[in-house]
Amino acid sequence: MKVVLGYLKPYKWYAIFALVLMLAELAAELVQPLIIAKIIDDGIVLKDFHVISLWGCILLGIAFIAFTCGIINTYYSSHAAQSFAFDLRNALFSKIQSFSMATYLKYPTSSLITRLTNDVQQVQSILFMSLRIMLRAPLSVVLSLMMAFFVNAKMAMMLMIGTPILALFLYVIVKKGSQLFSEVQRRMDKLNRALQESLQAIYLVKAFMRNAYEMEKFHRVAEDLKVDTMKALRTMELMMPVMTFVLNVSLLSAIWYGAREISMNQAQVGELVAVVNYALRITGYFGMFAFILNGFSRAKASSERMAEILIMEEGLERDCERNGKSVSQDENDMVRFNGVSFTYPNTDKPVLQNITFEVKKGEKLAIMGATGSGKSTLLSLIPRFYDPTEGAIEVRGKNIKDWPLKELRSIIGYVPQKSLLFTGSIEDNVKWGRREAAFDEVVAATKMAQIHDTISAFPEGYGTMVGQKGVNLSGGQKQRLSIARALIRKPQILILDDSTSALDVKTEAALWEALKGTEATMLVVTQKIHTAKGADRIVLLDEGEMAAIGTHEELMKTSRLYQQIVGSQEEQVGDE
Ligand SMILES: Nc1ncnc2c1ncn2[C@@H]1O[C@H](COP(=O)(O)OP(=O)(O)OP(=O)(O)O)[C@@H](O)[C@H]1O
Repeated sequence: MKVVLGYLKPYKWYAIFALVLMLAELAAELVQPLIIAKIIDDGIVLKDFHVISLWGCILLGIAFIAFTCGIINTYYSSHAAQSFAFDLRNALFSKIQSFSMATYLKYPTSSLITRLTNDVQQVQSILFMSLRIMLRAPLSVVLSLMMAFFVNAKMAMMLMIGTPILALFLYVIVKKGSQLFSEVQRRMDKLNRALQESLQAIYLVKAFMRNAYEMEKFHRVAEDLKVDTMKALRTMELMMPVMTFVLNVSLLSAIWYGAREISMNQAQVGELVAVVNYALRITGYFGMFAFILNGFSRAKASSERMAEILIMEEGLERDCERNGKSVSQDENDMVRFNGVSFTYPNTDKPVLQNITFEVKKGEKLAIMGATGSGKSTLLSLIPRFYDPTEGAIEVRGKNIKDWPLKELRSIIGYVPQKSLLFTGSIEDNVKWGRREAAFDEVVAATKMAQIHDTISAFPEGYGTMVGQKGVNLSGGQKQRLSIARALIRKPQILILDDSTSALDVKTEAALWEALKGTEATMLVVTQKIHTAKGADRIVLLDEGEMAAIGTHEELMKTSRLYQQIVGSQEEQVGDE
């Protein structure tokens, strides 16, 4: 909780002011029974109307003060709690952005979303409650007890008989509650994951008529969440009856004792009324206390989940920026792999083994191989999504580990295998590659990516909204838009991970022709022989190893695997 509460620091004065107001409100409330006792003993019993009206007016004034303090307190408490949650959410988001891919893979997306939304919400609401009522409850209990002692110490003693049992009971229950609520938050992660997957795959669900299956899956996770939440709440709700019982026994003891004292003329009726009044307040506040402890257990569990993210080492992303040295310009070897092997974190089987090749400046290198042979993995090592387990990669003659990460990534245009668009206009999506690009540059990039004519044909042209709930572009259109997004960066190294798979032959040919106009060095994963033929050289991967490298003609002579691939694709063309 300490890590998370650190984010309250900038708002500490708001919080302190809210607490002071709360204390004033509390003090005003606590003197009220004293005044009522005075009205009874000196006014009603002695039939002094002047005392009744004077103290009645004072009582009214104090009630007004309590009311005003309460309202101002709400204003400051909500300001502190909302600003705290705003900063916390931003800090979590920024931390997640700084994760290396290896760290990112450890956490399911749904769990990160729950932490940023529901977990923040839990802590924020308990903070608001703390500033508004939480501290008020224990303070009220203590102060009410003190006031009761002040009125009549012996009667007040009787109120305290159950205190040790209650304290022990509350300690145990909060500890248990926090564990149970951690489980509830994990269930919430699972519910979010099920929801996210099902909604993302809505076409599949409909096509396969799996609605009932998905419903059942969702029902199961929702049921687990319900059961665990009930378990946690039931444990916490045990608090109320136990507390009420202990407090009622204490109250009865005080009344019994007070009545005896009055009958022996050792106490006044007003004193008993005041003590009972304080005792009733204590009971009420204990009820509130139970409610707050419930929220506290929940917030504790959520804080721990958030702290886990906040204290995470930033790893790769931060390290390179720190170690980054200036880069020597060796213009000829744009990219070089030197004996590179790679194993994904949390797995033991190497995905790439001893890969060595270089790509000259301006060269277009095709990478081919069966599915799962490691093509995407090889490309992902160049922008340092991961670091090789063995060997080194150089860009422009310098180990990429010695490049400042930002500088390295700024010269790379990366088009992933799966095209992703963001919610916004087509123009926004292309400019996502370089925010400061002018509209002319957007058009130049889309022309080169062979998508300008398609965009112009849309009624709203570049202003057409795409993304989650916008126009749904075709697979090939999305791929070309993703390519335009990479091209607008004017990259020195262009990485295309099977990014033209959905294009027809004519459009693809036009794209390659246009790309000749860039000076970019290209690494292109492809499954198509006619794309590979257009490359200067081809790297052929086979189960993570480099099976061959050379031009199409060379591989046709030297590589049996390449001949087989060519043969199988020619057969397909023949069949068609
Ligand atoms: N994040 C990951 N964690 C563990 N293993 C992974 C991960 N991503 C990929 N792999 C494994 O690495 C191997 C190579 O995957 P990769 O995606 O690089 O192949 P590919 O040649 O690009 O395949 P495709 O042509 O189907 O896209 C596969 O066996 C895959 O299961």
